[in-house]
Amino acid sequence: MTTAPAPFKAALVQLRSGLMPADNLVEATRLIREAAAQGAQYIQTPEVTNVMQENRKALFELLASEADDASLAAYRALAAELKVHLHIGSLALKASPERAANRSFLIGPDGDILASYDKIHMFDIDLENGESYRESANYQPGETAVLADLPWGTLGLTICYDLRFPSLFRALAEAGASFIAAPAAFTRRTGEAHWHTLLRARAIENGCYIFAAAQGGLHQNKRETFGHSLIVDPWGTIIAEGGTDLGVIMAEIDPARVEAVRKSIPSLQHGRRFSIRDTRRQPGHLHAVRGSA
Ligand SMILES: O=C(O)CNC(=O)[C@H](CS)NC(=O)CCC(=O)C(=O)O
Repeated sequence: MTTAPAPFKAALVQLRSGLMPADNLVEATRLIREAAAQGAQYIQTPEVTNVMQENRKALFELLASEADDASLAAYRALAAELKVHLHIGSLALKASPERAANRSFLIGPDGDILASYDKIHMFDIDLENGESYRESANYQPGETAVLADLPWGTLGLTICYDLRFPSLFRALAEAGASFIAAPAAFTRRTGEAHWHTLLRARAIENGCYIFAAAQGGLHQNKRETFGHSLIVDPWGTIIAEGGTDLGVIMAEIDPARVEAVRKSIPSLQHGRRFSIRDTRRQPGHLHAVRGSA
């Protein structure tokens, strides 16, 4: 029987990112300091902590590359000053003249970048109410899932729409993640319908903690996000939850809970036991997937 590391305090910072990176840095820094003052050792911010712009032109005019980004440099200095693990849920960065990256950073207590992750699944969707998003028009997707060491166990990295892809979370859990980060800027509509359920399901089916810092409220670019930053424990219980406003939520995280829940319900061990026998007359017929007209 292995002994799990000691418990630690995790905090999620809820934001409402505006048009200008300098303003967003001020707000996020204030709340990160507040979280550290309350004893948080791991602090996470939401997707696009640095900027939410109105259109592609405005966005690309102010994007910097990872090497030149003032927000990233400031967050590295802040992590070192506060001696915390600071996880910036993502920054929009220039990856090429034509493309941005939606990239998250785990920064260690000495200010080093311990891991970074480019969002894999692009939010290219059309809601039934007419809302439409084409993330891939501006961003280039990542192709690599990422795990990182925390002093308390392994953290898996995801971002926002990745939450809808259980196989990514499964792969991270199977590779050793005890905690999975899902910083987000969920839309208000999809958040109301799906956010809590998806996060709780990912925690339950993988027996892991989920940390999901959220954007919330009506942004300067007129987008409305759902808020409700959540920490879910490996049993699926919500142990901290934000509202719609900016703020900090915190919970004590016990790595021993991960072991205990996985021992009690070893579904991670019980998986991958089947092949598919396809008895349909026309195997793979598209109507089976799309529903017939
Ligand atoms: O583009 C920006 O400014 C910031 N990025 C986002 O807001 C991203 C891509 S548009 N949002 C999501 O992935 C929402 C997913 C979601 O809401 C769902 O899966 O239901």
